[in-house]
Amino acid sequence: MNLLAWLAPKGDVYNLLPGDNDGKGSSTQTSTRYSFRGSFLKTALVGLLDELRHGFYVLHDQVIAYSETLGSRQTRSQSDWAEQGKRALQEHSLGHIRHCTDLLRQSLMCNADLTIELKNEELGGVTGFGTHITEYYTPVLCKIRMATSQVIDAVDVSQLERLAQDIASRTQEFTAVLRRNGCALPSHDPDTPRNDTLPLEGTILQSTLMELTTELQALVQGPRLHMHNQILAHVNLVNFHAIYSFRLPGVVPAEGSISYAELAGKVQASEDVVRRIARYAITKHIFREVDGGGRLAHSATSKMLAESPMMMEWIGMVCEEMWPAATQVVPALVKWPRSQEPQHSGFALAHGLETHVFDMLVDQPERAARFANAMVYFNSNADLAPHHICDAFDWESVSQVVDIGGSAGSTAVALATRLPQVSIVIQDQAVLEDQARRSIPPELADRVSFVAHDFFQDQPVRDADFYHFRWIFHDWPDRYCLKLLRALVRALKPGARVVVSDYVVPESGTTLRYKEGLVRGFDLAMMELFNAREREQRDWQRLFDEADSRFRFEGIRTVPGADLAFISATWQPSDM
Ligand SMILES: C[S@@+](CC[C@H](N)C(=O)[O-])C[C@H]1O[C@@H](n2cnc3c(N)ncnc32)[C@H](O)[C@@H]1O
Repeated sequence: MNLLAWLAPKGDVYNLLPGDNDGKGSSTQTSTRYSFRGSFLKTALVGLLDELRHGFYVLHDQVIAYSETLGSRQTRSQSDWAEQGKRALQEHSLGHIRHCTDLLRQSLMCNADLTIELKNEELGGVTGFGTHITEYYTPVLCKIRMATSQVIDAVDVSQLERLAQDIASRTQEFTAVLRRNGCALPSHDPDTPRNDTLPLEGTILQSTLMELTTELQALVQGPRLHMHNQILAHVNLVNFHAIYSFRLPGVVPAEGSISYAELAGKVQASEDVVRRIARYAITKHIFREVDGGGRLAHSATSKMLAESPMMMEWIGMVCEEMWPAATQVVPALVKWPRSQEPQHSGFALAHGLETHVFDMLVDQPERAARFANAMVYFNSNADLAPHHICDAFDWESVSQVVDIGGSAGSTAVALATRLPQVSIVIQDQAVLEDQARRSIPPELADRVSFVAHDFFQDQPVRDADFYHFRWIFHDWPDRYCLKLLRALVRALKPGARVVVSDYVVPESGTTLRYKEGLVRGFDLAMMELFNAREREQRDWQRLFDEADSRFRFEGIRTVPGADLAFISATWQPSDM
């Protein structure tokens, strides 16, 4: 297969050069639109060569014609020559020819700039230079990865070396980005400042490096070791659970160290157990030993745990709520095949529930608070931060937003902070009311309010401009998602927008393997907790269409640096 064909994202269209091939073996002289896949880069490079060729011919013809004029002593005024030269340069300027030469040169270099600039109408094209990151970057990287791994499938050692070289050059780029942005270089030293948020170019390189290094590890290990190590990883949960239950990160002093005997006394466990737990953790860069191995101190990771109570809450939730549920997923699937009921889940079997998890939490405020804190932790990550929604829509005409299932108010606070004209009602279960009220800063209290509401009942806030569900639909099987949408219908005014912020599962193999793995991991976690799922683009459209034909599906928006997508529809009754 043509390598260039792999490098271009699937499904998009791009202008076709006359005479290019339609990919099915026939020549399509007349078509003006063409499959992006397999044609974009070829078209771009052929276009550059074409421009050089034409520029060269025009200049060449002019020189010949000029010398013939001189030879035959024909007379022609200087202004005629100047006029002709100007016309030729307008069509094929030297600047353009230089641009083509440089792009071709770049494309031939081993570290070619493969990022794609989108056409900019104002510029009348593209600049063609500089670091330009587009929304197509990830799919392009993915194609590179697929191209690389497909060739590696042929067990060619030199390809493995090329992967290592790629890692080396991306590492250099990554460290250059960190330096340029004043970020610390990565280290396990607890005193090194953390780079919890990176600039976008750093995040992209980080993803690329994770992809490439994971690929290298898998290949170097070979199938047997690769599998062996993956299944062994389940003991990580034993370790994390002990770290969480004994609250080890908080007990180890922020500065200095503690002896195992002292630590054991503080957490009321045997010294032997504490040492074994800590020493396993150390193999994962959590804690470190000092003074010849007799004392425990912080590493960068354990220090981060000590300083991140919300992350500890998430670890607790995983170890105490989700881990038992994980063991019961397959029994639940066997017991209730094809069920559309949320209580037919591994979680329900493991915890002896007959209701949905959220109904159980109503009577258990401590567990409810831990669930809500886990959400706060998730929302504190740059790629999951709730403020991304502000960049996904034009808010000028929006004054009233309802955040349905808005938990303790992370999204509402982010919206109200960025959009001074917007008022937001948070709706969630009454059990979250106190927590939500505490999280609303006093300066926003006149525009952000909390109302207890069951989102399966008719929506009480009528005629709002924007109804938002963030991380709600993935908690529910389709049957219930339809109910969520239909509960809105009576409140909607024409043109009202309904937005779901959730993952969109990529088509298999169309994005970085590790990124796809994250989303598919969430999909299995939703199966485990709620007999629910993450959804693909076509599933989203189908849900809106099936809920009510008056929803006009607008499509899916993404924001660079945001993991969740914004799936939107507007309410369009026929009498509008
Ligand atoms: C996964 S959390 C998402 C929270 C929030 N939207 C966010 O992005 O952080 C799901 C939320 O749905 C709420 N919820 C569950 N069942 C509900 C119901 N019947 N009515 C209203 N809220 C509900 C839960 O309390 C929880 O806050």
